[in-house]
Amino acid sequence: TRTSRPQRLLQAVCINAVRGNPDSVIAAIDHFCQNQEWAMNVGDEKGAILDSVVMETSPSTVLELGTYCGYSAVRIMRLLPPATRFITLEMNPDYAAVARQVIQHAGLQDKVCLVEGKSADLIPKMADMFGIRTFDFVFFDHWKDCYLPDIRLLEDCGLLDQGSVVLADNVLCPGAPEYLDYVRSSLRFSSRFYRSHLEYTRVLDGLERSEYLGHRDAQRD
Ligand SMILES: Nc1ncnc2c1ncn2CCOCCNC(=O)c1cc(-c2ccc(F)cc2)cc(O)c1O
Ligand SMILES: [Mg+2]
Repeated sequence: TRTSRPQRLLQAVCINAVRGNPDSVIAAIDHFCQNQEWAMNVGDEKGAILDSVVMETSPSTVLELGTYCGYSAVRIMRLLPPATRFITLEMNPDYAAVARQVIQHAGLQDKVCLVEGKSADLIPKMADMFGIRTFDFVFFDHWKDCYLPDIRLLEDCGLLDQGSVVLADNVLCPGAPEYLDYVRSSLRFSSRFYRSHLEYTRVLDGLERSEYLGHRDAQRD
């Protein structure tokens, strides 16, 4: 087929969403995925949980790993004030190109910093590249076997502070078992699971919310 699925998703946004209206962009993508073609956006059911965790955290610095078509970037940024720093990493240039246009259609291009590259390469450069000390909120939605190495990398780079929240998508489907074991057994995180379903399906999935408790020793002091 001539066009890719992300390009067909973007076309649906351009046709059905009102420029400058983030909620209409979200609705257009959900409609496309429910009625035309499934795509791996966090979706409306898990998206509502994402919204609630973002609002209760009210972060001033946000990092997203795995932009895809920009759906969760639009969901997150529509809830936050313009001064919020939002950085999203996408390693697939075709996804990134579509995401930029989806974010622009929502009118959020001035609030989002989309960086192309691999999380493992970019996380250590965050402080220098963006002058960001720590992230208040991190959304994991990239390769599921990168979740564990990347949360360790965030800790090691000192990018998490006491109270920082890491929300991970797909912890049941496709699944991130080693990640779940780590955050649920670590004394440095307080974790809870939000039961939901894989986007646009009845398949069981969910989000894991892990709050960083600070740079404490592994043993309980
Ligand atoms: N900066 C970075 N560094 C490293 N890697 C990076 C990166 N940026 C992107 N990538 C590459 C990974 O990008 C996409 C990751 N997302 C998924 O794979 C995903 C898959 C499903 C799914 C698929 C099929 C089923 F049958 C059932 C479920 C559902 C979801 O909700 C998903 O999120
Ligand atoms: Mg996902």
